[in-house]
Amino acid sequence: MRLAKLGIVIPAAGQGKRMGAGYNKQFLTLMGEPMLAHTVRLFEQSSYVSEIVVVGAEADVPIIVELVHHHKFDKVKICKGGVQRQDSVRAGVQALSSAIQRIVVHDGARPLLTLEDFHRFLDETEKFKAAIMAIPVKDTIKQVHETGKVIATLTRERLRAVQTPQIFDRAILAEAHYQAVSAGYYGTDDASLLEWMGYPVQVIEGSQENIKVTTPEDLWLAERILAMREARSSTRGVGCTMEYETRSTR
Ligand SMILES: Nc1ccn([C@@H]2O[C@H](COP(=O)(O)OP(=O)(O)OP(=O)(O)O)[C@@H](O)[C@H]2O)c(=O)n1
Ligand SMILES: C[C@](O)(CO)[C@H](O)COP(=O)(O)O
Repeated sequence: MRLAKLGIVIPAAGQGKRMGAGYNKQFLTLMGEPMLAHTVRLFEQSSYVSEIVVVGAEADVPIIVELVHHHKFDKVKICKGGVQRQDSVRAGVQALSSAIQRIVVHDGARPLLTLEDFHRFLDETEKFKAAIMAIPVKDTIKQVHETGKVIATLTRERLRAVQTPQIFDRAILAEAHYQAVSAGYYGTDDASLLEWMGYPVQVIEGSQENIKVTTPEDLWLAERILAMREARSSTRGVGCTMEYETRSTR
């Protein structure tokens, strides 16, 4: 039973430099719709979500207003982002109404999270003040010196590739952001700010399909995953087993 009002912060104020589209990758289309629309829709559909803040770059705000209007997303507020992802999330947290005491941060650039995985994440994180989705790494990971020489091979069993969603009690997340900005500390995700303050962060198993769309190959892969899901749902109940389903690992 989930009683806390849940607010979602979607940082979408990046520039998408590694995508090389020449504009914010959030507006690139997947199955005919902007990536950001896929991301927002998931949270609009969840009955556990009361409020969604989409954080956009100042120049993109009118496009986001139009997108929200077009899709009739009625839980969404829009706010202006900052230079780094962390600045954008901080602004998003401040924009949530004071009734929101539990916050999920999810990248606009992770449009493939499913409602099933999101709700499983909520179930599994209920008792934690801070928790993140992550997946085991599949490659051997080496730490490398700037000269290119290997320093060490890390113990793979203990390594995780971190995703969003990340969920926090509001007071802790707000405090971590406040302390970090005061100290000039920057991390690439929100959990790292809590780690920096010494708070425990719980890891919950994520999904291999919950990719972050960062470079052009990711866009191609995201499109394939969505097409496969569509095919899967249209053949459900017809007795058709897709090859991928039998090989899929979470
Ligand atoms: N100042 C920033 C930078 C990033 N983000 C958001 O944080 C998420 C993860 O960032 P990333 O994938 O790195 O996106 P970009 O910063 O847009 O990409 P790049 O680093 O290639 O420019 C994205 O949804 C992005 O829009 C943000 O809200 N504000
Ligand atoms: C938060 C994040 O999605 C975890 O993987 C990621 O760190 C943000 O992406 P960035 O490319 O480091 O900004």
